[in-house]
Amino acid sequence: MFKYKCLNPIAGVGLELFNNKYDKCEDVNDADAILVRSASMHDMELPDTLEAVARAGAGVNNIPLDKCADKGIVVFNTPGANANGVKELVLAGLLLASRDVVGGINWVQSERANEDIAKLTEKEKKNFAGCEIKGKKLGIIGLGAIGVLVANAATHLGMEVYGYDPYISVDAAWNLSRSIKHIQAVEDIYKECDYITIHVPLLDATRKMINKESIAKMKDGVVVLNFARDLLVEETDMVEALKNGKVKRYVSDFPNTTMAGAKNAIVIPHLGASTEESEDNCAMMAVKELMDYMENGNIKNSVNYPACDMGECIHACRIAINHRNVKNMIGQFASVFGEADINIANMMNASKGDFAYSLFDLEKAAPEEVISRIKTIDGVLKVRVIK
Ligand SMILES: NC(=O)c1ccc[n+]([C@@H]2O[C@H](COP(=O)([O-])OP(=O)(O)OC[C@H]3O[C@@H](n4cnc5c(N)ncnc54)[C@H](O)[C@@H]3O)[C@@H](O)[C@H]2O)c1
Ligand SMILES: O=C(O)[C@H](O)COP(=O)(O)O
Repeated sequence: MFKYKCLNPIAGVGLELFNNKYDKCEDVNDADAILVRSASMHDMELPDTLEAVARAGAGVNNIPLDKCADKGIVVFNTPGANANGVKELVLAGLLLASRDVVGGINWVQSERANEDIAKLTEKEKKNFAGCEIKGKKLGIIGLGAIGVLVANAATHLGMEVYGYDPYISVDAAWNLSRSIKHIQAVEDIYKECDYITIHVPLLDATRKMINKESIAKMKDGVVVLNFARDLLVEETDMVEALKNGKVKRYVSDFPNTTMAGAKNAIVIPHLGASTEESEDNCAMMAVKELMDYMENGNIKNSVNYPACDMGECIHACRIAINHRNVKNMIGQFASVFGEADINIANMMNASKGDFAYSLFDLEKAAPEEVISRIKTIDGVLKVRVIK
């Protein structure tokens, strides 16, 4: 029996995929697996019994990835599962930044008791007039699951789209419309574009990438959209740029005390992935990833361990070993099995950065002393008998 703990509400259609081998628990210390959305796990004590964390969503900056990897805890996310939800809200953001719909609606509310509202409207509407996005230049920084969808949709709205992503995946490149201009230096996005939208993960390398210096390189009256993470932007610099008009509008999906009341900021309460469809997609993908890991030891879409998939075990026994990516680990595991007179029927090893993962299918069951010996090998972080 496996126990899972939800740190955030997770869509029922996902949780219903758990079969009768799984039980929900309330205490994280009882959990074999955790499901999470944006709850911060950085200050959490992670129990030694925890095997996996599944982020029902894309961003994993709320999870201590290295600390988890060090404890042999595999962290999954759900790439692309909420991308369409975000894309649609980015399109709304482009329009909200161009037409003062929010100001107009607020004005209508303030005049709702006025009997002359219809007549007054025709006089006052000039205060909320805007511009069209057709023909404008849109720069996209980060062409992953979301960036590609935004790029393609924006071309259909008549925008001239510039895309920048030095690490673009082959899949993303295949999906990108041919009309998107491939930009090699992010400065060209800053220099050329009327609208700039960021779709990169929050990493040390991307933190505060939009700041006084980058804003100074942008066109006067540029619109900046941030549906990725607030910490990608030095927001005190952005507040200043909004005040002096360098940036016309900043659309952000991340309210905080700096930006919530800032002039010319349009701040949305982190609604990018808050659609029925995205929540369902993320929950289902996260649960499937967890079940395949718990039941078969297979890893798909992990952000701190390598992909590794041997399907279902058809042999007597399967052992999963999370370990450091150092030399001679496989040799040591094989010696332990050999000395116990156990033949390896199938095996797979893969690495990601400092961490590695090995699956061994054995022709006979490994006794407890074999498992104990493997656990004592220097560099081994976790050992599980899957079958
Ligand atoms: N507002 C929301 O509700 C919401 C929802 C989903 C994701 N997000 C955020 O959006 C981010 C992107 O999501 P995604 O699903 O498109 O992720 P993704 O991993 O598919 O794409 C990220 C892309 O950024 C690129 N990249 C990395 N560093 C870069 C850099 N320095 N310059 C340019 N490109 C760079 C990568 O190569 C990748 O193609 C997530 O990490 C998350 O923080 C927010
Ligand atoms: O990174 C993500 O997937 C988004 O920011 C969505 O976060 P949420 O699941 O808390 O809505």
